[in-house]
Amino acid sequence: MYGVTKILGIQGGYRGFYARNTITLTPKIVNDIHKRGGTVLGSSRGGHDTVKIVDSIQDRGINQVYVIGGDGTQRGAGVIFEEVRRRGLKVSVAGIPKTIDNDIPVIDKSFGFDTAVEEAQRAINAAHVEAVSAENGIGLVKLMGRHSGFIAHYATLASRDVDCCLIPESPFYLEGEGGLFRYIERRLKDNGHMVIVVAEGAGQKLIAETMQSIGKDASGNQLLLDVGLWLSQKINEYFKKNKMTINLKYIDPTYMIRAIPSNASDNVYCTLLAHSVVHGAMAGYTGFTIGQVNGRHCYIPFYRITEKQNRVSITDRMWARLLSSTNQPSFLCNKVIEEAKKEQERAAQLLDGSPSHRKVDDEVAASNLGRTK
Ligand SMILES: Nc1ncnc2c1ncn2[C@@H]1O[C@H](COP(=O)(O)OP(=O)(O)O)[C@@H](O)[C@H]1O
Ligand SMILES: O=P(O)(O)OC[C@H]1O[C@](O)(COP(=O)(O)O)[C@@H](O)[C@@H]1O
Repeated sequence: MYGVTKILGIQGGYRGFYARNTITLTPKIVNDIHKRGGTVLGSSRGGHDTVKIVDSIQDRGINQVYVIGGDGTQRGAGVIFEEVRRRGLKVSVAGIPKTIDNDIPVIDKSFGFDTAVEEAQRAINAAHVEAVSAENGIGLVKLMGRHSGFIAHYATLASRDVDCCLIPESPFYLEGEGGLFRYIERRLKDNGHMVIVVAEGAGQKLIAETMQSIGKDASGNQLLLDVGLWLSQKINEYFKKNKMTINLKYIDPTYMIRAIPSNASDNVYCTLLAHSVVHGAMAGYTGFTIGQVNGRHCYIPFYRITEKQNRVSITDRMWARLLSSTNQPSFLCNKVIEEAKKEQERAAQLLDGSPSHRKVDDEVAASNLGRTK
């Protein structure tokens, strides 16, 4: 369509610009990549040497750079764009959001998220089978998402077999009235079994009370303490101390979910993103991330994408729907709800520069919060 004669694939993430070989991408090479999990180019963390990257872009005569990845990758693309602009180079820099976490703001969802939610059903179903097959069975599933709880949230809503969903955005506590242990006791007495889904970023403050931080990854992201193992141990200890028999099965499908090929919905979404981002670069746009916003494909300036992360809003209808579907306690006091609402209003004003038009559905959220206390 555009008569492009050469497309380079940069291998091994950002450091691939200067430290690894590149491969020439041809229709034959990319023909079936949508049927394979992972990445044909390989990825890496860290290694973002902006000067070396832009030197490489300049030396190779590259005039369009398409950067595929999560929120960190988009931040890295933004830095490259600034350096290209500083040097006055005629190079278009465009980002394509790809992460199972759905933690990229502004866009409706990220490519990979639908696939992760769909694959998580298999783990939750397995947890449910194990839970119903034993006396006071508890199936515990840990899902990815880093500091956002969207995968756990939507996988719980999709499954309808989950009795408790714990996410980073909604703090919880274990002991005492309204705590997790009392809720587990009640569910086991009423139902004989239960399924708990925990996002990997949940409970980090609680765990840090008894466990040392394990530092950061090569990209500077805080490494998460293993909430799945910690929660399994805490639950077993509590019920042993209270002389109540339980059979807890812990399932950690995190990498199985991330490694599978994208599903049909994500394949179509990815194709549309690719078409839109190329049309944008060919039309002369630069410094943007392509994304679907309210169903329409938009060119979003990097600074909008990188100014914050997309997080689950616990005063939104979708979270209220989850609470009414699981019947779990909200683990929240009114002060936290009010703070969350204020944060949501501030975020809405930031996005559209005016007072928030979106009225938080207090009645639904509050009634569910109140009802489950
Ligand atoms: N603020 C930043 N400036 C430059 N490079 C960044 C920045 N944030 C992340 N990166 C780079 O982007 C790449 C991917 O970031 P990372 O957080 O590991 O993954 P993800 O894109 O999935 O969030 C890494 O090579 C990292 O060094
Ligand atoms: O952005 P992607 O590639 O979809 O993967 C995101 C997931 O990868 C992780 O960052 C873990 O990655 P690593 O274990 O490979 O460092 C999770 O915290 C996060 O949910």
